[in-house]
Amino acid sequence: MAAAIVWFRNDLRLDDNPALEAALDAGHDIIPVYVHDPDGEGNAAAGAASNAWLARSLVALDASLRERGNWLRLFVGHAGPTLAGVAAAAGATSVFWNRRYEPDVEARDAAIKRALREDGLEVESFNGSTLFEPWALKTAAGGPYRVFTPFYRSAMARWSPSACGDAPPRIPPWESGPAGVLIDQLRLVPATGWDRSFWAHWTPGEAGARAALDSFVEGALHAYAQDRDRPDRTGTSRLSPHLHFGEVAVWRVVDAVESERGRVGDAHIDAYRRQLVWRDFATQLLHHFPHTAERDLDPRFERFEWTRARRHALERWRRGRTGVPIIDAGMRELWETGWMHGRVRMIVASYLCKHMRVHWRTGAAWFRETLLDADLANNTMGWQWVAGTGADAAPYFRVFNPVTQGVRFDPRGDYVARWLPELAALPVPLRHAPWRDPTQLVRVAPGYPSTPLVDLAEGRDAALLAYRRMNDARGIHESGS
Ligand SMILES: Cc1cc2nc3c(=O)[nH]c(=O)nc-3n(C[C@H](O)[C@H](O)[C@H](O)COP(=O)(O)OP(=O)(O)OC[C@H]3O[C@@H](n4cnc5c(N)ncnc54)[C@H](O)[C@@H]3O)c2cc1C
Repeated sequence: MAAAIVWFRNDLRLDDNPALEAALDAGHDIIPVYVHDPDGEGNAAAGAASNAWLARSLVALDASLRERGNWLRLFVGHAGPTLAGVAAAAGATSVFWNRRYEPDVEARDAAIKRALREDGLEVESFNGSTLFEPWALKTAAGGPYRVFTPFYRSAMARWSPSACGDAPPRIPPWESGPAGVLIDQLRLVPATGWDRSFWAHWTPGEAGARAALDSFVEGALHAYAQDRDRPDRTGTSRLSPHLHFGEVAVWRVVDAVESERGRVGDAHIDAYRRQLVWRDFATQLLHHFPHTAERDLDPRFERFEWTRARRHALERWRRGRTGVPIIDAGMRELWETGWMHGRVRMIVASYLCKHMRVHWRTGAAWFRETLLDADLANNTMGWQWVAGTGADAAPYFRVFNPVTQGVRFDPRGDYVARWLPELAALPVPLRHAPWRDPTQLVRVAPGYPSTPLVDLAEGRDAALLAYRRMNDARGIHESGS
């Protein structure tokens, strides 16, 4: 009997796990390993909130393995030498893993694969996380897509998600080799206890992911197309952290959703499938345009006059004290739960990049630190989309008005009242613009800012002026060269 290391990464599940399946199919005993290697993951390393999720997900994975007669070995250090060391000490002949596509991780993994093969090990990697790997869909010219709609069409033309496969009841263990360290030694949990309030809202791990999927399919899926933009309702799947950590395979999500097509109707199923394809699009973009994690995809914006974020102002945005209720509600939802509704992500990002004219990188960094689902590809695409600097982006001159957005997507102000209870006593028409009646605002919520951090009309005008100057500068530059 031979042993294989199955290196778990962002695929923290036993069902539908191609690397695990391949190792079992080859008849190996299994050494499940997780290596905490933030340095090796570069700009894709998890932020504080995601690390807190990761700790719980690893514990859940270990428990599932133990139910099947095995256990998870944890290590801290550089992944390559760690895996080589474990393989040598345990006498393993193979190492299997599922691929990640963040550029820094891809580079590290390619080097690890080469080195382990040079050591004489069999090394295989698989697709465990996307419907289409970043190189699977190409434009007619053979290049990557920069625009979503043709990418989506191409995905639909080749739509054939993988079949699902449950893990076997027993995963044969391999006893020898290092036992690894205890979960606390990974130091993943914030020392301040900031994450404590998250867990009333989330259950990390494969069972939690399954429960979230079941509840979505039974509930919100039935109105997804109309409710997905409504932060005042549970209108979306809330699967994003589970998908980011691979606690459920995306093709199992597709399977569960598609199986309801007859009952739920095409509009909802198709709208949901489209969002899952956006996820693949983001992965594809980052893979082919790796610089976009730091720099604008649209190079014109290298000349844009972003303002230097003042600490005080930035802190008011981060902590939900801008005086614009929909923004503050979103930022407080994020701080309390580690998640923010997608529509509200767009509104808070727009306010930062346009009204405050702060570079999207600053906002993306805060999201990376505070989102449980922080994902380099989705986060980068989301911020660049809103900022107007990215692929297929909302043009910069389209500036979201947070009051109009609030009234449209949170018509009774319930979302605002939930996250800003101090404003709940205001009548509905004032909940999205409390500064319109300062007397009432002071009486009801004396501690809430009496005016917006940046006046909406002035901020918009200044943003548009900066945009025009960027374009004019380009004109001068181009005619002068
Ligand atoms: C500024 C900004 C930053 C963002 N940062 C992240 C991030 O770090 N991690 C993240 O997972 N998503 C991010 N998103 C995308 C989106 O907001 C979330 O995926 C979504 O809100 C998660 O909620 P859900 O699971 O209920 O979504 P649902 O509506 O139920 O969608 C199902 C799944 O599809 C995927 N998806 C949905 N919308 C998008 C999208 N626009 N782009 C890519 N994938 C999508 C997600 O995996 C999601 O779980 C960001 C969006 C913006 C505007």
